Parts: sequence; structure tokens; C-alpha cells
Amino acid sequence: MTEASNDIMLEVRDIKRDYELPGGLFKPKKIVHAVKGVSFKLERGKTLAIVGESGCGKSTLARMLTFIDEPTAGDLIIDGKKIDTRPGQLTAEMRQKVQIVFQNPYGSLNPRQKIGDVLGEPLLINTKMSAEERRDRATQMLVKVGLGPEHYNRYPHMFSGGQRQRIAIARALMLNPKLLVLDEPVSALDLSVQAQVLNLLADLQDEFGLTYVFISHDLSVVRYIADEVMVMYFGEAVEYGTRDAVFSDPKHEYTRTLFAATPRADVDSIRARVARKKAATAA
Ligand SMILES: Nc1ncnc2c1ncn2[C@@H]1O[C@H](COP(=O)(O)OP(=O)(O)OP(=O)(O)O)[C@@H](O)[C@H]1O
Repeated sequence: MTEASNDIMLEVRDIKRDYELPGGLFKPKKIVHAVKGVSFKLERGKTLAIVGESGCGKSTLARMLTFIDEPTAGDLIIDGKKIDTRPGQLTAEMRQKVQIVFQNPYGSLNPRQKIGDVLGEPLLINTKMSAEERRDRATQMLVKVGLGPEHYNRYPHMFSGGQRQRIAIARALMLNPKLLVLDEPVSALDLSVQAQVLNLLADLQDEFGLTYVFISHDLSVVRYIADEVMVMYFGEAVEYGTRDAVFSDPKHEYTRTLFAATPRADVDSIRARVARKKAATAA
């Protein structure tokens, strides 16, 4: 069913997610309203950053966008199609269209799997490609993310955190997705490595026309990467607008507090690093 304009990659309408915490003998069961009705539209090729402190519902939203969690209510429209989020209803095509990259580059790769197999697995499961075609595509993707063909036969422990995150990004791209949900993808990395991975994400976005939902608690990163910003607070979107509008004129008290708590130097230092890195790459 076509529902949205062609320019819109992702539309979320009043999405909610409740969790039921079991009660005990004398304790009634409790409902946690993790996401309380969030709506937004995101154009193709753009980045929406979702920001907020721990427990505000960012990861729950990310899990709903990537079909890991079923919404309690609300609609999800991806690439013009309304998604039937009930278990077992999702098409393989839609599953391939949306991929996720998690925060922890150490936990997200199987230590016993060679990198070539990590990258080849989605192709093995979802396509009819031959072993040689899978190998070629995995090797090409290694190069795209700034690694090399020589890394194909290595194991995850042989890589640094930044390299592992590059591998996780490569794996997410193997099936040509259109939408990438990045859940704190650089939070576990050193600042200089963060800048490199952010640059890589920006380059890949340009090259493949990707749309990003970028979850972060780090305002300096958000300021660099986002076209639009949503601030979540206790499961609600308390602020939503273009990056410049949100940063220059935050409407909600919580956003102002959040901004006041982030030293300006952090923002400037990461921007400067990214600019230096870009200049060095261009030279
Ligand atoms: N599976 C679950 N069962 C019960 N409650 C949950 C579950 N997952 C999340 N919650 C609750 O929902 C709320 C939102 O959690 P969520 O993990 O989405 O927040 P977050 O902003 O991503 O935080 P963090 O950055 O710490 O991951 C929290 O109160 C959390 O305890």
C-alpha cells in the first residue's frame, strides 16, 4: 500500500511501546511506557538524530524501527509501504531494506567467524549468489569501509574497536539497505576514531543515498551528523526540528538543560577534527 510521498523514506505515526513488568505475590504488575507516541517523517538521504539521556526510550524506538520489537500502537511506513509489524508478517524485502548497527563493536561480531564469513552470511541467507560472487562482494565492501582484501580471512580479535565498527557497518550494508539505524555507533570509540567513523558514515550516505536514524546521547556528534534532531525525554519527543533550529533555539526546558550540560569545547573539537581529517583525505 503506497502511503507516503516518494521523498519520504521513513514515516512514524504516533508509535508507542509498553513493557509489562510481572508482579509478585503482593506486588501488582507494572506497565512501563517506554515510548509514548512519537511521530516524524524523514526524507531519503537525510539523517535524523535522536538524542536523550539513558532510559528515555531511544533504543526502544530503534528496536521498533528495525522490527526487533513490535510497537504496542502506531504506524511505521517505510519506503512508501505501511509495515505489518505482527510477528511473521514482515517480508524479506522489507527486512533487507532496514539494517541496524549497534554501539558495541566488540559484542556484535562472532569471535569464531572470519570477517569474510561475517560479511558473506547475509548474502548466503538472503540471495542465490555463488561463493565466488559472495567473496567478491565482501571484498569490495571491505574496501568501501576503509579496510582491505587482506582482512577477509582475519578474525574479529585481530581488529581495533574502530575497525570492528567498520566491519559492523560493512555487514549492515551487504544487502543494499536503504535505511540504517545507528544505535550509538561511535560512543565506545576514542574521539579521533569517532571522527573517522563519522566521516565514513557521511561518505557512505552520499555514495549509497542512505537514510540514517542516528541514536546518540552525545550532542557534539549529533551536531556534526544530523540534518534533523529529535530530543526524547521520558518516552516523548519534546523537541523536533532541523538541526540548526533545535541547536539555536531549543524550545523545551529539558533541551536547554541538556545543551547547557555539554561544554561547547566538545562540539568544536570534534568538528575541527572531522574538518582536519576531511582536508587530509582530500589532499
Ligand atoms: N525489555 C524491556 N522490558 C521492560 N522494560 C524495558 C525493556 N526495554 C526497555 N525498558 C524500559 O523502557 C525505558 C526506555 O528504555 P530504552 O532502553 O529504550 O532507553 P534508552 O534511552 O535507549 O536508554 P539507554 O541509552 O540506557 O539504552 C526504560 O525505563 C527501560 O527500563
